[in-house]
Amino acid sequence: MVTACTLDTELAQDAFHGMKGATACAKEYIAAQPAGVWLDLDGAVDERDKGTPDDWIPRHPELVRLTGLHPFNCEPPLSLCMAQGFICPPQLHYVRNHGAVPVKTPTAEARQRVWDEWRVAVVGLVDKPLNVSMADLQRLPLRQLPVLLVCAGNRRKEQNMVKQTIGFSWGPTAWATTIWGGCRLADLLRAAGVRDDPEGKLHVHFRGPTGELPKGDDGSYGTSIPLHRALDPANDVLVAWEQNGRALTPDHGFPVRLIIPGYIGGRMIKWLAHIEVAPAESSNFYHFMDNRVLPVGVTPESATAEGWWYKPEYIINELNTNSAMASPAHDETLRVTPDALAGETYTIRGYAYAGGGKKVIRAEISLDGGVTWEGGVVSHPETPTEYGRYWCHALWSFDVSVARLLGAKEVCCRAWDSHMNTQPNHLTWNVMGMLNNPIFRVRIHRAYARGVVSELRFEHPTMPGKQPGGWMEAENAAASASQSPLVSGLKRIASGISLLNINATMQRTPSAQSQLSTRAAHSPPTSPPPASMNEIAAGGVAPPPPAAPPARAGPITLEELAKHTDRADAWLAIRGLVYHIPPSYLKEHPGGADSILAVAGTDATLSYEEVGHSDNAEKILRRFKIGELPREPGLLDAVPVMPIACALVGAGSVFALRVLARKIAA
Ligand code: HEM
Repeated sequence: MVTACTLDTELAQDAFHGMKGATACAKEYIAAQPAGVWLDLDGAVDERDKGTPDDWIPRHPELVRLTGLHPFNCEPPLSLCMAQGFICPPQLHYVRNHGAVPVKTPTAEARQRVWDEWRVAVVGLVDKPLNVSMADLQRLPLRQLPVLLVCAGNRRKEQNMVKQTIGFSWGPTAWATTIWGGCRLADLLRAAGVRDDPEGKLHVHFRGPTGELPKGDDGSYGTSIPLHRALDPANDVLVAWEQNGRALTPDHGFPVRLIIPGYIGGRMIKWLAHIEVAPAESSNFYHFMDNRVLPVGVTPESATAEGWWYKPEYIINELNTNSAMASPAHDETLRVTPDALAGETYTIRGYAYAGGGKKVIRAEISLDGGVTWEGGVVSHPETPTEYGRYWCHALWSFDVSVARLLGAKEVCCRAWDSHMNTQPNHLTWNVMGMLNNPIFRVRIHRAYARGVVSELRFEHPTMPGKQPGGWMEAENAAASASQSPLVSGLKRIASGISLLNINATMQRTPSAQSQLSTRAAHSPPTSPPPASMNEIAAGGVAPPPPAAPPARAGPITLEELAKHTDRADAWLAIRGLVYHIPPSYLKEHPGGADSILAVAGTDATLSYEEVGHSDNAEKILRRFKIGELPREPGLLDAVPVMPIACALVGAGSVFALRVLARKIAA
């Protein structure tokens, strides 16, 4: 069974207050943990995971699933996450998996075997290459730290409401702070005799198991960071085997993973198998083709064709400053009584974070759409590290009189970090929908009784995944009819201004030359990417050459569709049309072959739409069309046309004969 999450907010807070140094805090917190809040690794498997490659992993039923049946990507509802207190139980921590969990440990024996046999290679520009066991790692000094992990796609659903990106719809809870324990990567590299890097040019590469994923040379998920970042003790880069004082769970990288505090989650390699010190940055497929913020106007096709993935300035590593509101929750209501006008207050609450160890120094509220702002109270349950770094999220609150809420259309929040970065008033769309951090706007609706306001209802911008609701969805519908100023404006910016348009406009204006220097920063590279990068590009987001399957004459029945479930002959139906997905594309599919095979032979409309596939996916799909499902019988089909026609003709004939007989008789 998955045990209930009973973490005590006060306990989480108390354990962190008045302690010296985050490591001491973490140890204290772990020691004070009540029993029974951990994921039971031998518990029941959720029905939704049955038949997928992950059907051995117990998962919390309340996690919101974002990518259909498989692979597993999820976040908890924001209110549930906040209710846990500062430290999240691992079973409610968001999960980002690109494929099946590659290290299968369905039983205690399997877990023990993997633990005993797991090795991490430490190779490359080191004097003593190592192949370390978990026991070897545990001989290095243990460091336990509370660290916030955030998926770079946090709040992406808002971007997808403006225009579908190539990413699925994260809501505002793709983050969690837990306590990670392991050794410093620097200690491990020193044990391997890492060479000096006086010019700061070396990199450390990391990857998980090979053959795990559909893309890239070896099917591994990998990345790299500069060596100096890894060696600086202030950065606290960890090789971690503990989360909240226990072994990692399968979804979070059992037996060992990388933790890079202050970075986006996508660089923190799970199921860590290989570390290599090298003269250049990683060429792993996922290092280049993921985790970028490309300029507005770059499409999935142009990103690959024009080499945008390889321009170093668009890589994302450190988190940007962000915040969102948890109270009022989406659809929360507030009864308005006469006391409201006599000074009743409501406490608005939320979270905020900044990247790279920076401190969140302000959280602000606006009741006039982001024109004027007022400061709230920020609390930091963590104490900074001995190097003054803040690795966790902050909590904030703001007491507002209900009377003021009565007069407002929306309430917005934003945070500031210690480098004076804050959040923009409006969203800027990017093709991967990453690092979305505009001010978080909650709309306020009024209900009236006898002509006066009786209730306020709060509406968040979006709900995660395919969950309906949120004012952006409503505005999105209105934007199609060009009635919504905000979303339709953002849509125009996201869709209308391509880089080509910008170039063309500039060439027509007198000041074009002076503006060209600005454009240069956004222009694609003039020389083609290096050969190895072209190879990466060949497996990229761009579709493979079309494999036109033979079209079928006549409708394809559900019975016939159900026969085609094999990898070699996988069919599925989406919105009434039937597609044959060739093995070559199954291999290429960014969500992995298993996600398609799990629904092969069925009407896969829901699974396909749940992921929120982009226009590019639609284009690829069209190439594979082989026919249609039988048309649902319509109204006309349901009416028995022939009998009615016969009856009408018959009745008409009888009437005509009677008229004729009457005429003859007269
Ligand atoms: C019906 C079941 C399907 C499921 C459950 C599914 C699942 C997924 C998932 C989870 C991703 C995100 C990968 C990641 O970022 O980790 C993805 C991306 C993608 N999928 Fe699928 N997929 C399905 C069918 C298809 C089909 C039939 C096609 C085209 C023939 C397709 C084309 C794509 C493309 C192009 C992407 C990249 C992102 C985008 O452009 O939308 N998928 N899919």
